[in-house]
Amino acid sequence: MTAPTIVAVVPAAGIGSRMQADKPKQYLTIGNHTILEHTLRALNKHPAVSRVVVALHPEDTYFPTLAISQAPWLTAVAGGDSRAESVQNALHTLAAHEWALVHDAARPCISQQDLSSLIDHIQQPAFNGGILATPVRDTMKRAQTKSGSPVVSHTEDRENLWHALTPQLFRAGELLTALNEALEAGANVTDEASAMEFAGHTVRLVDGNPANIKVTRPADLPLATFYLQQGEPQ
Ligand SMILES: Nc1ccn([C@@H]2O[C@H](COP(=O)(O)OP(=O)(O)OP(=O)(O)O)[C@@H](O)[C@H]2O)c(=O)n1
Ligand SMILES: C[C@](O)(CO)[C@H](O)COP(=O)(O)O
Repeated sequence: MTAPTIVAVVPAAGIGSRMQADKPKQYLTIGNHTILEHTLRALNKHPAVSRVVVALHPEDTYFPTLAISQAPWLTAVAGGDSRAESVQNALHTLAAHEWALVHDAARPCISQQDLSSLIDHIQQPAFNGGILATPVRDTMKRAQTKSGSPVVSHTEDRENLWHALTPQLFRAGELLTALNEALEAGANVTDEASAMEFAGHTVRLVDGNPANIKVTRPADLPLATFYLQQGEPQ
């Protein structure tokens, strides 16, 4: 049986507005590399990943200045107006049977261990796709606004409540169809699993390392720096 082809798809066309930085957050540096380079290097390092497709903002002037932009294993495509559209654009460069390993550019702390943990599920006959995720640890409050301030509406049941992380792993053809249909229907698609759920697919949750954070707000940068300094989880 031939080994499955796994293509990493990296949505990197965002502007990082919540980061409040002077450049898109994927181009902020940690150590000697940008966040995007950390992410691309980690994905390419894994032996099961055959190549990487990165979706860039059409007006991105940073990427061509990086040496990694010339990597033979890396293809750049134009991103879209949303994360989902960026992923759609990248998926058009994959064959339908190939597995799409979709991972946020803004998650540079992904470990080889976690990549293997998700990818190894492909060997399971019943596996049709899944995501790295981590169970919530805190009491979860639903908010409402009162007199202009957020107050607690009620406490959510946190039993079986997980944070969805990335990578999210699905067959490229099924994922593209699901994204097309979900977006056409006006569904709220904030991750690939949302579209697959909308299409009725079963999405496996694979327990991932909570250190695989998405750099979103300023406080996340020193935390990601710390996690990257720790290296692979022991
Ligand atoms: N049109 C978009 C929007 C986002 N992304 C990517 O999707 C990932 C997760 O999105 P998010 O963390 O929201 O990044 P931004 O959209 O850049 O952040 P913000 O919402 O704060 O502007 C990021 O790697 C981002 O570059 C993308 O490829 N195309
Ligand atoms: C895909 C994701 O990282 C899973 O948690 C998340 O949905 C991305 O959300 P964002 O608002 O586009 O950062």
